[in-house]
Amino acid sequence: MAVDTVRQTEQTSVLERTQQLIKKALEHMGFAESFYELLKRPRRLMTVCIPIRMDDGSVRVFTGYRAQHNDAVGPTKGGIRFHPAVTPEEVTALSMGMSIQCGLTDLPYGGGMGGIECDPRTMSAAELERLSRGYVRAISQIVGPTKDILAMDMYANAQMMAWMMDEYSRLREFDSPGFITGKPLMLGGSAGRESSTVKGVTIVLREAAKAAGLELRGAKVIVQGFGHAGGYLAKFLHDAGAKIVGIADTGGALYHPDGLDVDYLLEKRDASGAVTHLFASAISNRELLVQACDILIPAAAENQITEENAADIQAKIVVEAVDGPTTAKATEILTSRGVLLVPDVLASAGGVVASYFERVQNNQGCYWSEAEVYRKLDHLLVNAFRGVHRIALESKVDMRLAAYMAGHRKMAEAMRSRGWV
Ligand SMILES: NC(=O)c1ccc[n+]([C@@H]2O[C@H](COP(=O)([O-])OP(=O)(O)OC[C@H]3O[C@@H](n4cnc5c(N)ncnc54)[C@H](O)[C@@H]3O)[C@@H](O)[C@H]2O)c1
Repeated sequence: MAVDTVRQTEQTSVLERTQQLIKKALEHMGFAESFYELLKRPRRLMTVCIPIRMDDGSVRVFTGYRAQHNDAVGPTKGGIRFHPAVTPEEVTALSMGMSIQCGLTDLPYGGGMGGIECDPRTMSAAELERLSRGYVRAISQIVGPTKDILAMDMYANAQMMAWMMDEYSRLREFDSPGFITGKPLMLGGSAGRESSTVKGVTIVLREAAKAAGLELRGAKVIVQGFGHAGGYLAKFLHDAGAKIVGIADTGGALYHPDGLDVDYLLEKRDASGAVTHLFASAISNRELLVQACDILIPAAAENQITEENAADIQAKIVVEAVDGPTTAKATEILTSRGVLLVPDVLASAGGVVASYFERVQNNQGCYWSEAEVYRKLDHLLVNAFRGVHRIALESKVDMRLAAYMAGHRKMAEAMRSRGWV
């Protein structure tokens, strides 16, 4: 099967899995089938053709998408990814994920997501600028600070956000920093944005430890993935007094029950987050996941905890710092064994919260310090964790389903109040 077809099939199944969970969450909360009919697809999905003059004088036509899942609570909000294999199914599933994150953190938004089929690594800065501006012109009728707020996502950067904001401001003939988030600081970006997602993981992890009655100081932790996210989390936990007993990268894994020297490993890792190849004692990733520990943090790849190894995981808490590391069946097995699973939608919600903060600051024209951003982030994520955990306990459901329930309750009630269903 061609790589693109495989990716398309994978994305379709992500979409189907998301839809199944939405259905289950709505049923648990007693909402009628009509709510699911409206929430199982985006309210709007736009496909656009963007003709761009390339540096060699030729014209290439790019395809872009924008999915707006649901705007009952407020404008939609979500990123734009620049990827050669982005599909309408992918942006649809991601827009639903954004709705859930906005819902469980109680933001006044619904979810949106966009994408442009392109490989930014093969394009010049001038071509990327023309493409970024062309995408904004193509979707300008359906987006805007009070309709659908764009943000940064995969392979996009702050410069692209700046070009897009500038293009929208030119079209509307007024300065519109609230059109997009992830901007450079001097154009209305927010302090603390870059670390907000991984900082958010540390906040929910801290709450999960409290809920499980586990002291972080002295806790044994395995982190799978030693790149930006995994490295940051290992360092944070190490500094908080935890013992990092295991780490992993694509080449293998290291484990020592007395703890690893995190600072040394961080110093030795290369730009891709690889370090285990330097050690003869390296074990496999598979072996690492089932070693003794209190906390396991998958921060590398999808489908790592499956039916095959879930029964052997020894951690009391699993925090999903990456999207989709645990299969549905494995979620069931872990939950039935009393493992506290912090699902990806909750663990990575810090990014959308910081994005919301950027827009609030743009609206106010008043900017917060990094400490202020983190204080507010802490507040919203602690509430989010506690809300999801309470639903899981009261409704006797796993934390993933509880997160979907928390993520949909307000949206479904807003749809009812508006008279849509
Ligand atoms: N960068 C962030 O702030 C951040 C925050 C939260 C979550 N995330 C998510 O975490 C994931 C990793 O992001 P990143 O920025 O750390 O990427 P990265 O490229 O910096 O690092 C990835 C790490 O995972 C390892 N890895 C990749 N596949 C692996 C596998 N199958 N088994 C074991 N190790 C493997 C790599 O060797 C590397 O150490 C992404 O899905 C991202 O969305 C990132």
